[in-house]
Parts: sequence; structure tokens; C-alpha cells
Amino acid sequence: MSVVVSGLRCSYRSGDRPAVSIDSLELTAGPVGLVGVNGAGKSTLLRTLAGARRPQHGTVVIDGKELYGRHGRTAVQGVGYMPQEIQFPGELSVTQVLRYLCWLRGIRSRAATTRCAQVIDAVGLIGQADQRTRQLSGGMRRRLALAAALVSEPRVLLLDEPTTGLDPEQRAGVRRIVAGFGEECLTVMSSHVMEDVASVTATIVVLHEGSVHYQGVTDAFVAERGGPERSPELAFLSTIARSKS
Ligand SMILES: Nc1ncnc2c1ncn2[C@@H]1O[C@H](COP(=O)(O)OP(=O)(O)OP(=O)(O)O)[C@@H](O)[C@H]1O
Repeated sequence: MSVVVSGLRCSYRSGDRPAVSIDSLELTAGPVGLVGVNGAGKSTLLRTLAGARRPQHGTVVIDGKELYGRHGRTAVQGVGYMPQEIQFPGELSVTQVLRYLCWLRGIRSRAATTRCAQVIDAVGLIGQADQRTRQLSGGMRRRLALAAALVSEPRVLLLDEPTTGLDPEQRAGVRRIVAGFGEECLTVMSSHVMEDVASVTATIVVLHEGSVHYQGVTDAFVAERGGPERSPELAFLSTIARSKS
């Protein structure tokens, strides 16, 4: 599994400074933590890697296939994406939403039944499987968004702030899922919670003002930059301070 980015420029309005400007980035070993201050470009990058927003310039190659090129449809089939915000049709139940996504992905009925049950269990929504999505709490909705990203058994899993708004038990559950999936697919997870990033990711990418300011092994990042207490928070802050100077 690999995601290779070259010469990427993503802008929302022509004439503005690009929200993301990355000359070269290769992601192969996961899980990958994607961190940066508000507005650093994390969501824009994940949206672009998910095939949801065409960049103005540059290429995104997933497992050898250009996402915005001729084989884009094949490339995007292997990607699961959990955006920061997502709306579900309120009248559909949790299971119906996931079955619909399976249908869109061409997953056959029997396989879809198994797959939906597995992901509902994985994200801890068994008690809500038949509940309409408009009755879900914010945290449950986030977990449904995670289930939606997982349901097609992606080879590349892109998670935008998956632990935001979850209680401690559910946060730990998401961390377990990310750590587990790290072995089967390339997971990229953005987060503001450095503790979550440090505990589950193998490598880390620090974005600052749309560009990559650090890429390396998470443990080394924390050991080198996290002070005597090896604090993930301090490692992040010292990297950002270096980016500014
Ligand atoms: N829909 C949009 N229209 C215009 N500008 C946008 C839009 N979405 C993001 N931006 C701008 O692009 C830049 C990067 O934003 P982005 O949401 O990717 O950052 P982020 O690192 O995910 O931030 P956060 O941590 O706050 O979620 C910011 O300057 C932001 O204002």
C-alpha cells in the first residue's frame, strides 16, 4: 500500500495562497499521524487524498494508480474516508446507511450483511443498529462515520479527527481500531490529540501552513523533541516553533 503525492497545490479560491502545497510526500508505513495547528491543511489534504477534491496542480498516486487520472475510479475504490463532518439521511437506520454504502460499492448482499455486522460491532454501535440516524448522539454519529469508512474493507483508510467528540472509552476503542487496521491497510489519521497520535501511529507528518515540516517515526519524534518527559504535546509544539523561526 502506498500513497505518493507530487507537486500538490490545493486552493479554494484562485489567487489565494494554496491551502496545501506539498512538493513530495510518500506514505507507506502506517498508521500515519497527520498533525498541525488549526488551518494547517490537514482536512484539505485528506479530502484530496480521498478523491473528494481535485487539486489545481499535482498528482496523487494510490497503489500505482493516479487518483485524478484515467484509473481514478479504481484507485478510489480502495479508499475509505471519514470526513470531519458528515450528514446521514435522518430517516435511515444505522444498518440501512451502511447497506446502502455497500450497494454503492458493489458489495453483494450476503457479504454486505456480514460486513455491516462486523463494522457495527467494531465501532460499538450494536445497540443502535436499528436506530434512525437522526436519533444518534454526536459521538455515535462519529462512530457511524468511522463504520462507513471501514465498510468497504479499504486498503487506504483516511480518518479526519476520528476521536473528536468521543468519550474516553470510545476514544480508546477508536485507537484500538486504528492500531489493528494498521496491519491490514495504510491508515492516515489526523488529530489534535497528540496522545492519540503518539499511542497508535508508527510515523508522523507535521503540516504547517499547508506544507510538510516534519515526517518521521513517531517514537523518534517524541523522543527527540518531547523533552525529558517525552511529551508528544511538547514534541509537536517544538516542531511548530521551529517551523515559524
Ligand atoms: N471550504 C473552504 N473554503 C475556503 N477556504 C477553506 C475551505 N476549507 C478550508 N479552507 C482554508 O484552507 C486552509 C486549510 O484548512 P483545513 O480545514 O484544511 O485545515 P485543518 O488543518 O484541517 O484545520 P483544523 O485543524 O481547524 O480542522 C485554511 O486557511 C482554511 O481557512
